[in-house]
Amino acid sequence: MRVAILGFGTVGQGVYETLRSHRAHMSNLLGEELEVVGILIQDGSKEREIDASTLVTTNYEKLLQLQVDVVIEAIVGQQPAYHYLVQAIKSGAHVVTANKVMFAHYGQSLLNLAAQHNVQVGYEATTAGGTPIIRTLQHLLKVNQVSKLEAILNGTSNYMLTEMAVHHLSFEEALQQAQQKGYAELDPSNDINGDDAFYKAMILSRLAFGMQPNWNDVYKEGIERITLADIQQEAKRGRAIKHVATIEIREDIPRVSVQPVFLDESHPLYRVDGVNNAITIHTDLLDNITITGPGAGKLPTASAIVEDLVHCFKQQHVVPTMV
Ligand SMILES: NC(=O)C1=CN([C@@H]2O[C@H](COP(=O)(O)OP(=O)(O)OC[C@H]3O[C@@H](n4cnc5c(N)ncnc54)[C@H](OP(=O)(O)O)[C@@H]3O)[C@@H](O)[C@H]2O)C=CC1
Ligand SMILES: N[C@@H](CC=O)C(=O)O
Repeated sequence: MRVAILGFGTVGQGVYETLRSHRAHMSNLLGEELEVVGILIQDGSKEREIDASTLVTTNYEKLLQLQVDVVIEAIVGQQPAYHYLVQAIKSGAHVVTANKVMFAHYGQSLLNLAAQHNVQVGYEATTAGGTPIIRTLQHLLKVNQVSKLEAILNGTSNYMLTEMAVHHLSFEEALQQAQQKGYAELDPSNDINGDDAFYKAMILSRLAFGMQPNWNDVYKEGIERITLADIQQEAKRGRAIKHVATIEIREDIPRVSVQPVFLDESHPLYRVDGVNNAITIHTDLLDNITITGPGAGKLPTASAIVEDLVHCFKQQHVVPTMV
């Protein structure tokens, strides 16, 4: 299998390292060697630890000429990411993306295009980092009726709120740590103003309910105005401040809000701390189920991407069996 990686930041490096450290296991799993044939970067002057046999380029056309089977996209923003993935799909490659901004805008059109070209789209890493929420929902939606999702979707915000509550860090100190650990984006505005969780909520809304709400109807607030004093005051009342996205369907329309809320200890999201994300899924048959795990970071995000990569391959090479 010939793989290209777009972006070599926190996520791209995590994927590259994982494919190397799991090389033997991956070839057993796939039944063939997996090779990272090319990596797309923006700044050609940076020093990078990449094997000499891999083409490192700023030229996407050159990358696609390498007869790539899977394109893994880990760059930032809507464009050129969407354009690159359209080209990849048209060339017959599967695509796997971590880019929630791009996927919230263009996910459905990529899925439609991929269906026309008989290739797969993996997007587990767009939402909740390494926590397998997309695959879990896809599984549950086969029979269950999902009525509501409540979710902590931004690892940076949750990490910061936890560090402020537990170690009494200031907002700025907590943000600096989240950046050093590779949780926050290079420009962390979307993490703290609620946009990042908003985009993830839009992806979940489309998956759970087949559509997104009108984006202007979504109430969105980040954690910028939360102070250490607010957190300490709520703790005295037995409550935690969490940044929560609520996505539910009412009168056939998805209703979404993304905002800091006060939770008491009876709530399933109360104890979700640090960089963890969590999603409580309310369904008709299950009542509710909560799935939690790392919501950001190099290896957890790489985990979601590499699992998607294997899934794409297996979907395409499934041999029908007679029963
Ligand atoms: N960090 C995390 O925990 C998670 C991040 N994500 C998403 O994954 C994506 C990557 O995130 P992350 O690795 O943290 O980001 P970084 O800022 O660490 O890295 C971004 C990489 O993309 C490259 N890049 C950016 N724009 C272009 C472009 N136009 N053409 C080619 N290369 C480009 C940069 O190149 P160069 O090195 O040359 O500057 C860099 O290597 C984002 O969409 C993010 O939202 C999703 C889940 C978790
Ligand atoms: N910056 C994001 C990274 C994962 O999507 C976050 O903190 O959740």
